[in-house]
Amino acid sequence: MGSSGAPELTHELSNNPRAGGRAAILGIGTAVPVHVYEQKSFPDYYFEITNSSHLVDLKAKFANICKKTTTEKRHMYISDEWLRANPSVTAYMSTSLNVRQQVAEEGIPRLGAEAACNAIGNWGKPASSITHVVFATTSTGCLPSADVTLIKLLGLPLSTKRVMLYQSGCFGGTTALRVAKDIAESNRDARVLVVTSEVMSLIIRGPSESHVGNLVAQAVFGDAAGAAVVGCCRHPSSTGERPVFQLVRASQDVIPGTDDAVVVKVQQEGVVITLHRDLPLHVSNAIGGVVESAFRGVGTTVTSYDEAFWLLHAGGRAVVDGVEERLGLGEGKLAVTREVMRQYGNTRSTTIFLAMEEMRRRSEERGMATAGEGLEWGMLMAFGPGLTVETMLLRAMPRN
Ligand SMILES: CC(=O)CC(=O)SCCNC(=O)CCNC(=O)[C@H](O)C(C)(C)COP(=O)(O)OP(=O)(O)OC[C@H]1O[C@@H](n2cnc3c(N)ncnc32)[C@H](O)[C@@H]1OP(=O)(O)O
Repeated sequence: MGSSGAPELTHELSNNPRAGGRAAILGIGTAVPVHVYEQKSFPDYYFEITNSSHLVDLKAKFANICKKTTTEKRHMYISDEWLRANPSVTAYMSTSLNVRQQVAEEGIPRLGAEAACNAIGNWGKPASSITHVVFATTSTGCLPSADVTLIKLLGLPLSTKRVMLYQSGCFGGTTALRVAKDIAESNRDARVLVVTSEVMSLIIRGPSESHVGNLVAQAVFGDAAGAAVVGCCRHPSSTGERPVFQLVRASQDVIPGTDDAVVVKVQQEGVVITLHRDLPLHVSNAIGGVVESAFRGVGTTVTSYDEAFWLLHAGGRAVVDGVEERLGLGEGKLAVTREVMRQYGNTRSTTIFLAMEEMRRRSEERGMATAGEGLEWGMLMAFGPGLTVETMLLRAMPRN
């Protein structure tokens, strides 16, 4: 109490704590596990390891699906040795949640921490300046949560404020960026570490002739972690930070009538995924309206979608083809997404970080004016169960 008897105002009450300005990505990092599975030889490997080589027609179908993905390799946290040691995992349906969960529990924070270190290194400031963590994964749901393990691995203070997004879906990376934007724009000097991390151990399983939707999942998903440091940076020259992409506007929509397009069930047999044949069609039918409203009323200079850069979730080749066609995008506008799909497959919530990093790398290599292929405005988009479409309108900052 002050001498007048009135309560003294704390710093937080007496000053507007709002950060002012717009949140931006100040550093990006990714990490992939060491085990690499070549897509070309994966059908032989997968049918052998699952004791299913006698299912000749199904194997041929799987080989065709693998080829059509356009993916060349996928990284996985799980090794050949582990798969061979755990037949309950390589069966189509066998009680195996515990053994799968053990790997996820260890792997998710560890891979996430590697990506986080890379993002912090790229940001160029000490880890101790991180004030908040937002962690998304589609791969597990254990407690104490993966973000607690992550802050310990990174040596961050135990008072770091955390948000954990479990089973967040393939759009979880975009959700995490949206949450980070809101935190950064509401808290002066906040520096928010966003992390996504995905590990296949919960979803890999043998083939079944009656469940081709599972077979598609076995052909597309891979593991990787992504991270970004987000903060409002009104005077970058004084802090020495380099904003890459401003996070201008976020949106999230559910496409009506698409509940069964991606179905994910946590069962004693692990996480069972069913992808519906019509998923790419649902996304492409909805995408025009979503993108139009995401650009509307912001005052961008974009008069044609080819004047923007595009960072699309690498969900599957047919999804990317459908979006490209419906939006009438010119050749090469989704080249970065296609490259991510080629090199890593669908790494769920992480694909957008791999895409942002790849686009920044290419833009730098080519001496372009911004990390967005030299352009100012761009659209980050991810999809997932719901079907949910989440977007983030980006403004690429000039490189100096
Ligand atoms: C919403 C999100 O995007 C969120 C996510 O990340 S979840 C994952 C999203 N990704 C997907 O669902 C994959 C999308 N699909 C694709 O990219 C492509 O369909 C694919 C690469 C899998 C196959 O390519 P394609 O050009 O469709 O090949 P195509 O020769 O027509 O089909 C191969 C076979 O697979 C079958 N098939 C393809 N997708 C199927 C599915 N989801 N369920 C059952 N069967 C399927 C086809 O019917 C076809 O069967 P036949 O051999 O008996 O004719």
